[in-house]
Amino acid sequence: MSVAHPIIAVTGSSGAGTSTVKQTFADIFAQLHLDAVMIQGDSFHRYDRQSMQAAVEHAAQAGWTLTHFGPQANDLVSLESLFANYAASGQGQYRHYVHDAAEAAQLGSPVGQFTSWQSVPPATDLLFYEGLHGAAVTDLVNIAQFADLLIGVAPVINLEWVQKIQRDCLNRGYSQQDVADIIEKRMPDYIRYITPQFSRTHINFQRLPLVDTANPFAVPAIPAAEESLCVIGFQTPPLEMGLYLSAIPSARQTSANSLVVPGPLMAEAMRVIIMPIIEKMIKNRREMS
Ligand SMILES: Nc1ncnc2c1ncn2[C@@H]1O[C@H](COP(=O)(O)OP(=O)(O)OP(=O)(O)O)[C@@H](O)[C@H]1O
Ligand SMILES: O=C(CO)[C@H](O)[C@H](O)COP(=O)(O)O
Repeated sequence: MSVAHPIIAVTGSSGAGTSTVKQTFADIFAQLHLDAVMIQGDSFHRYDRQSMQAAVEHAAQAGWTLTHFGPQANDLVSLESLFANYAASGQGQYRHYVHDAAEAAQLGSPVGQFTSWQSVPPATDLLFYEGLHGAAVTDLVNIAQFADLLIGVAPVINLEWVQKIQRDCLNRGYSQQDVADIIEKRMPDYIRYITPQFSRTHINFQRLPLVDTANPFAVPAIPAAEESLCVIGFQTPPLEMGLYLSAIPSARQTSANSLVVPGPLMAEAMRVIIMPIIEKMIKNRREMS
């Protein structure tokens, strides 16, 4: 944690919606005139797409399963170094991973490969991370300890799978069977490395569908915002609960530390809850400099 160089990490599984949530944060940063360095978690994969395929086959021959959810397929030491260096000095190294043709055109590297490493620009106000391991703790690393605000994005699992299936098939060129195989292979690492993070996050946003997703492999489209609710869970009951209930239309408290909002208001609820936290972060930062 760092008053001088704060870090916000949004963590979630593949398809959960962390890239989508990034836009809500970008809007908040723009409204507050903050210069944030945006870090994409997938850029800390250890292998590009082709090398990953070879590494997966190699692991299978040796009798174990390598997946993007586990530490063996990610350079979590470099991710921890980025967080540690940024917290200490506002500096660090980052890059991007190119998932599809649109990103290839934008970033200038081929699909399935990384861009070159680059330095965090000087004098940013904060670091924003979105990806798989923002609150990860393993035998070798403790990434969670460096984040000042940890947000979990964790739709109920059927919805998460629907989102992954639709996105991977429509945007990333995979077949439905490819995606089903990946989901199945990743399950042990999902339980071991992804879900424990949601007990370290300060606030979790859990979208749940109001339409039938019982067989996620047969759902033709991602349920719309209007067809969902969002449960917002706080690590500890927030003093501001009353304020949230009055500021977010139709918000309803469901326990001491959770409330539920209509799906279309998920981004608005994030803004209401998170903007004051960021404002306080920045005020503290400015007061110390
Ligand atoms: N709140 C939401 N309402 C409707 N659709 C959503 C919502 N959040 C995400 N989606 C959709 O789900 C799909 C996956 O979302 P997104 O790309 O943000 O996931 P991700 O967590 O960044 O995945 P990955 O880490 O694999 O890149 C996208 O098609 C996105 O449009
Ligand atoms: O887990 C993922 C995202 O969090 C992706 O599956 C991983 O990044 C590999 O991407 P691609 O299939 O586009 O090479």
